[in-house]
Amino acid sequence: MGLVLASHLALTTVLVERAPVTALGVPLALLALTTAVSAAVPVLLSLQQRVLGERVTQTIWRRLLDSCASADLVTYESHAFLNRLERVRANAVGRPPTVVSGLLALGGSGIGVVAMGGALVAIAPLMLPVLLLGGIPTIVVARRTSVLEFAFARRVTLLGQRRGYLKLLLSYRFTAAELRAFDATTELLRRHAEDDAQYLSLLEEHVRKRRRYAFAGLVASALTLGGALAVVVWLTAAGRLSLPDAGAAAIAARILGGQLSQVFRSFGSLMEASPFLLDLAKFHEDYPPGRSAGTRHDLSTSLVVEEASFTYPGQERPALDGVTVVVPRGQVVALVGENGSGKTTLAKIMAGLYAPEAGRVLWDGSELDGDDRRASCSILFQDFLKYQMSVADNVAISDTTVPIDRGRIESTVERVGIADAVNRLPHGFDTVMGIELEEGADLSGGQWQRLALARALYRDRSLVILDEPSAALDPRAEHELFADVRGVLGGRAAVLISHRYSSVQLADVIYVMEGGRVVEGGTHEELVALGGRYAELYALQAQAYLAPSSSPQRSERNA
Ligand SMILES: Nc1ncnc2c1ncn2[C@@H]1O[C@H](COP(=O)(O)OP(=O)(O)OP(=O)(O)O)[C@@H](O)[C@H]1O
Repeated sequence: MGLVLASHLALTTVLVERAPVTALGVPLALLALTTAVSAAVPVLLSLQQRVLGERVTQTIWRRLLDSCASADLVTYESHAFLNRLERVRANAVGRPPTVVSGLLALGGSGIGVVAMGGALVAIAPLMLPVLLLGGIPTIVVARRTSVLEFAFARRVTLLGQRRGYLKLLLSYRFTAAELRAFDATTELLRRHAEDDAQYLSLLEEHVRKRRRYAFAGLVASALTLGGALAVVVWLTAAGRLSLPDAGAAAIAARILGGQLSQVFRSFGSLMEASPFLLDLAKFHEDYPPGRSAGTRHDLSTSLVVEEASFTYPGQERPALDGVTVVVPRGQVVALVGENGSGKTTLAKIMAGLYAPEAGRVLWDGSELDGDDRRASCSILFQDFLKYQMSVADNVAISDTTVPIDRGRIESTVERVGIADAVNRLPHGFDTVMGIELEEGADLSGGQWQRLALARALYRDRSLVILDEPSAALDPRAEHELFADVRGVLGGRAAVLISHRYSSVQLADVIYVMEGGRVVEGGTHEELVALGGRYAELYALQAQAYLAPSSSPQRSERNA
């Protein structure tokens, strides 16, 4: 507004009052001041916008991660959820900062429009409705574009997921060895390039459609500005507008046109973001943040899984089908069976990570919900995590409900037999594992597994589930672990999943699983005497150790 009034004043001074050039001092100073202010405001706004955008991004991510952390494990087994999560992560998370900048721009241009509109109304009121009408096509275009954008995002979600996965495979430290050993990088790079090309072609098609809409919007804006200027010319020619008024009106129309199109563009970007924001809101609604920590219970008599069945989302065959097992207090119960027979699934049900679709899980005779079972158990996973944190944190992360107990961390690490290896590390228990986050160190596969065992034991619960705890251990380490497994367990009940029958035989009870069912149960001696599945698998493994030279392959090779 200041710019227009200053221009008007300058033109009136020179053209109407015919004043000397020196009289232009005040209008020119006013002009310079208003130009400087109008140039400075966007710069300051955009700087402020960065901080505000970061705040909004952080809040959105915090909420999203909160929702993710609160989702059940079984939710993570569903493709539909992972697809939605990817769409939200790839699109919606970036939108709120855009909305903030859109709102700021809308606010700034809105104020400008009101001020400039006021000036224009004072000079040539007819031009205002012409300029406002010109915004309608921009809004229509924005509405269409928002639908188009959302459809595009849906279409490329899966492709985005695959591209992300390939990027991770090709750039992750833990994939580097195998990919190089198999020279698989060439093939993966080819697949990545293929996906990139497909994405690019979809993007080009999408952009072509958007370009058509954008062009229509631009033509509408240009016509509007042209119309407004025509009004100025017409009013001037008809003598209803003086020359200074016409000059100021032309400047006002030009600036107002720009500001109006900024208002409509901001409005359009808000409209474009709206389906993504609704998608994000729906995601939070379906997966609300905040999970119950559950109440910890000690095991006084037994954990009983009774007739439990479970099918993974999207699968037809049940992974568990009417399974019943009993884990008495303080005892070691082993689960054996061929690959895919359902051992890990059963362990996850016991630990409260999955809920059985049929059957019950009884803790000391009462049904405990998943949250409480989770709070009451500890577990060592077959595919345990290697945290890029200090050794001490790698152990203590399993029980964050109590203050970190350095003495207990050290004694647990000692109990699983890797205290010497840890003490040899550059900073002992404070050495950071991994080299990505800082110049840390690393452990061997077996040492990592024992550290993960220490983590499971540090979480001091009366039931611990050990899924393949010795798969990576050397024979001596495995022997030491199982020779004193009850000492290591310190009186806890344990569910031991293992394919090593030599280790399993010390269990108080052994359950044999097959195709999601328990087919045999008893002590080692009872099961061997039964002469069933266990006896067969045990004999197969024992035979391989006791009489290697009699194995058919060896005999053939020796022949
Ligand atoms: N996340 C999953 N989604 C779909 N199916 C799964 C999933 N995890 C396991 N399964 C299926 O459930 C069945 C039981 O798997 P589970 O991991 O419990 O077997 P397991 O006895 O522990 O096998 P292993 O000895 O190889 O560790 C298998 O048929 C497997 O294909």
